[in-house]
Amino acid sequence: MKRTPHLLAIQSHVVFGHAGNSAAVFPMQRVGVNVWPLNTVQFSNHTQYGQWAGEVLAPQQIPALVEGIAAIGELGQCDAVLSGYLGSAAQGRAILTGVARIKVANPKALYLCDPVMGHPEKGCIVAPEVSTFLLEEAAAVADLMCPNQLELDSFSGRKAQSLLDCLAMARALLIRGPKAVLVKHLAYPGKPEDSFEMLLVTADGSWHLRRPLLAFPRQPVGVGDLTSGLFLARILLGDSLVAAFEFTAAAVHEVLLETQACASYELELVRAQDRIAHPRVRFEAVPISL
Ligand SMILES: Nc1ncnc2c1ncn2[C@@H]1O[C@H](COP(=O)(O)OP(=O)(O)O)[C@@H](O)[C@H]1O
Ligand SMILES: Cc1ncc(COP(=O)(O)O)c(C=O)c1O
Ligand SMILES: [Mg+2]
Repeated sequence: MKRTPHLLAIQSHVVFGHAGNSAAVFPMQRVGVNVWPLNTVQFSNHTQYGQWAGEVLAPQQIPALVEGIAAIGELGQCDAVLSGYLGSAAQGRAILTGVARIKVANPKALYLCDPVMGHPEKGCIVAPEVSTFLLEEAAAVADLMCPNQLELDSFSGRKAQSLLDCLAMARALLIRGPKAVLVKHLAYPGKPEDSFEMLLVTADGSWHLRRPLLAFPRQPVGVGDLTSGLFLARILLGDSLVAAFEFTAAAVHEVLLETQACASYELELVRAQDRIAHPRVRFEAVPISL
């Protein structure tokens, strides 16, 4: 029987609704991965409500919890680490310490870094020191990175001018260390208004994917976290990078369709669970080059 992969997911937890681990853990489990959630913050709700209660985890707890798993002899089972929303740069450094420890226990373990940065217009609040940490430290260590356009622009220090420019920017990020860059959401002048676009860039090639843009009265949150979680989960389950990319786009689209049909602001993950596991839609990743 094929072994079930194990994945350490280090990101935020919200008590109500879905963002960070609260958006990614259940879908990753639903597609067949054993998830070890390590919550960097525990907030009442995601920050785009404009107010929240809760606390940031003390950074030293991250390597301490990883060491606790090592102490019971289970750390070698860890096939991958996922990191997302960070409460502080110190937490980011603690994650890198944890990743280094896991790579000793399992040299094949992958590290996917979703470089969640502030999005002031959307009310996503992240400390500025976190952005600097992601640019200068995390990119060098990550095997996979999943920025959105704003995050890709930040890495590049400028705004993308075209689709080919987005591709060049993702390639530049690839040179900083990751083996693959998944741009979860493209924005550039001239992008067709009715489409939601993504990009996958690896050493072997680049692929562009389009799915329909859905209308929401308020944009749902946690879509990025769902995207990076499912992408990593499918890679661990044996998909190629391109197959994982296509699966992720389809499964996320299914969740958004369910969310839209329910007129819900929070992602309808429970209702969409069968659609996550077996998406009915399919979007093709089309090779592109500069
Ligand atoms: N098919 C879609 N139609 C409409 N909106 C979408 C679709 N897919 C994702 N979104 C929205 O697009 C935005 C993507 O945000 P972005 O900042 O690029 O990534 P992240 O989710 O990581 O913050 C989110 O607000 C999400 O709700
Ligand atoms: C606590 C928390 N975690 C994670 C996120 C990231 O969510 P998204 O997947 O939309 O980037 C947010 C966004 O506001 C948040 O408030
Ligand atoms: Mg995000």
